[in-house]
Amino acid sequence: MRIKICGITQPQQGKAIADLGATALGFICVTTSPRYVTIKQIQAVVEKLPSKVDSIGVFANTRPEKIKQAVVDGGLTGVQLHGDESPEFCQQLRDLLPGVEIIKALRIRTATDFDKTAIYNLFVDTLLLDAYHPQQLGGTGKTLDWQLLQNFQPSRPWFLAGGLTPYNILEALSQVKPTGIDLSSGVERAPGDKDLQKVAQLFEKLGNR
Ligand SMILES: O=C(O)c1ccccc1NCC(=O)[C@H](O)[C@H](O)COP(=O)(O)O
Repeated sequence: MRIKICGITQPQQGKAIADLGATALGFICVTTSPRYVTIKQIQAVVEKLPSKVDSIGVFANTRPEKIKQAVVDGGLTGVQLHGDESPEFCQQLRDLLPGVEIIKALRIRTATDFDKTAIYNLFVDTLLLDAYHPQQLGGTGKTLDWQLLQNFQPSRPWFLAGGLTPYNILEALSQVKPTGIDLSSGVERAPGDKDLQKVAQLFEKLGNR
């Protein structure tokens, strides 16, 4: 299973989290977020990582040229689109960034929001399902209704996100069968400051998954 820890800001924390077993790290490129990092900060983390660890830039309603610049200069392997990006925008980005993983995040409020996942299937590599919050785009600590996801089997690989912690992860995975999981505030001391003890606890709980 892929395990993505999002909202990394510090090189030592990024390296330690990769050493603990994360398969992907996420970098928030949304300026309004308390976890926002510059390209220079991303570079400083990425250069310490083993090449098998994916580096994902998280964007919201950002121009394609700006995303491309961050991918090239920051050494990113993937892009997570967390705003209102259309399927056509995802395709445009795919054409602009061949070989770069395109992840579309969908914030789920009601059962009908699942229909959107089918619309994006053809245009992205991976989906990410996150909780809806009226004021914040992500990193909210809010959980999804996992019961609604029990039979969710899209044709694309997908991450479960939203309010996951070392304490609820096994309960979530007993109900939902995602390809990967994504955690941020559930393994933090403060926004952007990861709690390595909580990250270690998460990997203990996950065992050999
Ligand atoms: O984390 C942020 O601050 C953020 C801001 C703007 C857009 C996206 C953001 N995070 C995206 C993520 O992938 C988070 O990991 C995801 O929302 C889960 O967060 P949490 O509920 O805190 O585990």
